[in-house]
Order: sequence, then C-alpha cells, then structure tokens
Amino acid sequence: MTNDTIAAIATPPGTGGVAVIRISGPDAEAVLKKVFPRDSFTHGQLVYGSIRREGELLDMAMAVLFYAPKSYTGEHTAELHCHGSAVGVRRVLDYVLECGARPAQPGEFTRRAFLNGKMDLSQAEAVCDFISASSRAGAKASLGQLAGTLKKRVLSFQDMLTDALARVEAVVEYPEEDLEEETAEELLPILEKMQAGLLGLADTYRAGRIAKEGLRVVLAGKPNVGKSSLLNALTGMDRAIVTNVPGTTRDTIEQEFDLGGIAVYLTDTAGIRSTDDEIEAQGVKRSENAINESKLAIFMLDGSGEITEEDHLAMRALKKSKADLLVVLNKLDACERLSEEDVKREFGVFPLRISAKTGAGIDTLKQKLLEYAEQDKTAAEVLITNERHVFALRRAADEIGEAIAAMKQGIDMDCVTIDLNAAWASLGEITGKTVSEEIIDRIFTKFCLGK
Ligand SMILES: Nc1nc2c(c(=O)[nH]1)N(C=O)[C@@H](CNc1ccc(C(=O)N[C@@H](CCC(=O)O)C(=O)O)cc1)CN2
Ligand SMILES: Nc1nc2c(ncn2[C@@H]2O[C@H](COP(=O)(O)OP(=O)(O)OP(=O)(O)O)[C@@H](O)[C@H]2O)c(=O)[nH]1
Ligand SMILES: [Mg+2]
Repeated sequence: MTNDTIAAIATPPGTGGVAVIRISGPDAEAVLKKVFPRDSFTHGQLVYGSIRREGELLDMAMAVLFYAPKSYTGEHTAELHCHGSAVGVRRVLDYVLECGARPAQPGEFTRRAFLNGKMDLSQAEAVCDFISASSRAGAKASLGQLAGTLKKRVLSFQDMLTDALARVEAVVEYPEEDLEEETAEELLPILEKMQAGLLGLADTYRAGRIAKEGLRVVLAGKPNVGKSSLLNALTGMDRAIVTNVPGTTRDTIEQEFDLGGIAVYLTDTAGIRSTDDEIEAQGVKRSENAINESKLAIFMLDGSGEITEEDHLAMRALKKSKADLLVVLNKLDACERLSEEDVKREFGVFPLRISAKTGAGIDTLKQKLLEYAEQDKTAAEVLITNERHVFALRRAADEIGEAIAAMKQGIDMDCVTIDLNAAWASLGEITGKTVSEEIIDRIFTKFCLGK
C-alpha cells in the first residue's frame, strides 16, 4: 500500500545538533501545514518557524516541502528539521502522527523510491549498505552502486541480450532466408564475450565482500616466534603482551586496523604446541578455532632459531583449515639461522622476511595483505558486494552458456531464444525488474527506520 502518508525520524536516536523528521505521501503537505502552519511552501525551500500543538510550543524548527515527483520517494515529501533533542523530536513526531501520518516501516521511504522508479533495486540496496558501511572501501563500493554504476552495467548487458534476441527471432521468423548459420557465426563471439564479462563481474565479489565486511586474518605459529609483536607492529598499538616466555598469549586477542581503507580484523593466537597445561591447551584449541574462522593465516617462523616439530604441528593445523596462507620469517634483525630457501624446502612456500621488533618488512607485509584483499578487483569501477547479485550474474552467464552450446550444436533457434530470455530475466533480479515480492520484502526489512 503506497497511497497513505508515512512519517519517521530520519536521524539517529539520541542527542544531536539537528534531528530530521521525514513525511512522505499524498497528505504530506496537509500534515506539514497542520504542524507548521504556512499559507504556501516553495518547492525545496527551507523555512524557519514554530511548531505548536494546541498553543504549546514544541520546537522552533525548519521545514521544507518537495512536491511529487521531484523528491527522494517520488511522492510529496516534507521534512522538519528540529533541534536534536531526543525528547523534543519524539514529541514533534507524535504530533505529526496525530495530524494524519502513520509510522513508517524500516526502509519504507526507500522502498517507495524504488516502487516509484526513482532508483532501481541495486541502488536501493546500496543505500542500506552505504549507511552501514564500516570501512572507507565499503563506503566507496556502496556509493558507486548508489550512483548507478552496477545498474548501468546490468542494463548494458540486457541491451546486448535484447539485440541478440532480435537477431535470433529474425532467424525463427524468416526460415526461408536461411539466416541460421550466418547469425550463429556473428552472435557466438558476442555471446562468449558477454559470458566472460558477466563472470568477470561476479568475480569482483571476492574483493567486494572484503571491502564490505572486512578481512579476517589470523596470526599463527609455535610459541615465542613473535606473533604478538607482529599484532602490535601491524596495528601500531601496544595491544598484546610480549615476553620472551613461550606461552605468553593464552587467549585469542582481536584488534581491528585500517589497511588502505579496508577493515582488517587481526587475531593473535596462543602459540600452537602440545601441552599438559590445561589453560594453555584451551588456548591452543581457541587458536585452531580462530584459524578456521579466518580467510587468511599468517604463519610465522622464527628465523633466529631452527625449524622444529612444533612448527610442523602449527603448519598442520593451518593446512587442515580453509584459510589461505602467507608465511613470514621473523626476527631477521637477530642472528639468521633460517634462510628463505630453508623455509621453501620445508613448507613449500617462500616466506616474507620481517622483523616485528624493528619494523623492517612490515610495510611490505601490509602491501602484500592489500594485494591479497584486492586481488580480482581488476580495473573494474564496479565491485559486487552482494551475494544475491553474484548468483544472478552467474546464472545469467550459465544461461548464455546454454544458448552458446545450443547454437554450436545447431539446435533449434527457439531454444536459444528461451535461454537468452532467461539470462535477461536473471539480470533483471539485480535491477528489480524481475524479482519477487518476497525478495523485495526481505531486502527492505533489513533497513533502518526512517530510511
Ligand atoms: N535533507 C535531506 N538530506 C538528504 C536526503 C534527504 O532525504 N533529505 N537524502 C536521502 O536519502 C540523501 C540525498 N538523496 C536525495 C535523492 C533525491 C532527492 C530528490 O529530491 N530528488 C528529486 C529532485 C532532484 C532535484 O531537485 O534536482 C528527483 O529525483 O526528482 C533528494 C535527496 C542525503 N541527504
Ligand atoms: N630480535 C627479535 N626479537 C623478537 C622479534 N619479534 C619478537 N621478538 C621477541 O620474541 C619474544 C616473543 O615474542 P612474542 O611476540 O611474545 O611471541 P609470541 O609468538 O606471541 O609468543 P606466544 O604468545 O608465547 O606464543 C619476545 O621477547 C620478543 O621481544 C623480532 O623481530 N626480533
Ligand atoms: Mg603471544
């Protein structure tokens, strides 16, 4: 139901400089005029005045009216810019509701913007992601999507499909012209390029997800190699206790830090070894859990010592997990007993040389982490950050693949038409053209109130 008038506080709860109440729907102007009396409003012009209920002053505020369709929602929309008093703004909202508006559902303003064609579904989803972004990379990716970069890409894929469909339909419609072979020859490379383009776009999800959700990295290795020292060096904080007693870290320690705009959640763990100490044994268990929950593990070796059975024990725990592996050889400032070649021979991976103590190699390590996080990002201006979009892109690529296979086998062009239409519909799930009501419901109920 979109023909009633809704209202909500659009700013976060609590005390602030200014609090905004948003009102949208056919009665927005009438409600505003009751709350904030004025003979007329000029579209988009903010004016100052009093809000009184039965003579009692509720706030000295500012108000603005946007006439449909030139508003965020595409409906008549009013805003009251009140003092940022939690109690004050609540009283004004109650008065607005008394004057004929009803409380908005979470995401209802943006849902109306979508239903009124002000934005497509990918842009509406981006509004939610942008608001809740917790890193600069996440904010940047969702803002691009909000500005319509993904929408544009999807629409251009759909345009290409429409062109291809028109040509296939010509073959079906004029069988006497014998266009089949010629058309297949011309369309195949186009479809193959589209398929690759769709899969390439879907592959940006790896980097997109890290931009949106952050990167989980665990520090692992036997006791005393310098894991806690590295946590401190990477985060620039004196976060974890460092001593030369093996078994210093007993529990996992997590610290977030910013890596070129990406949120990295770094976990320091208890050194892995077999132990009779009950507390330490539980710590080792927790280390193993932390490894399993991480995308990347930094396996640390002490270059001033020898490779021991404990190193192998730690490595086995890492190999059992799905975490990707980066090996560092620490303490290169001290005497050098281990070379990179030794490590390569023993563990099959070439290590990065660092000193957690002096900071040598830490910038290179950060660079490696950043490259890892952004791999597959390609030059793409578009980063996919949403699993729903990945599924839709992959499905569209599959359907185009079916069309390609059918064409190559000389199967009836009618089948090709079906496959290409299916691909078009899959892409429509991203823009919202071909998506079910339930999915739309699910997307908007995740929004916050007032958005
Ligand atoms: N005060 C205020 N600030 C805000 C918002 C808002 O709703 N109110 N926004 C809410 O998220 C964001 C801005 N987004 C907006 C998007 C479209 C329109 C809008 O009125 N569009 C019309 C007219 C454009 C024009 O006049 O040129 C349109 O698209 O037709 C307004 C805000 C961030 N800042
Ligand atoms: N020379 C040198 N010493 C280091 C370096 N990194 C760490 N150390 C020292 O090695 C010892 C152990 O460091 P920690 O960071 O506590 O090692 P850990 O791996 O966290 O140890 P556990 O918590 O016991 O598993 C401390 O005395 C550190 O000062 C380094 O790069 N060079
Ligand atoms: Mg430690």
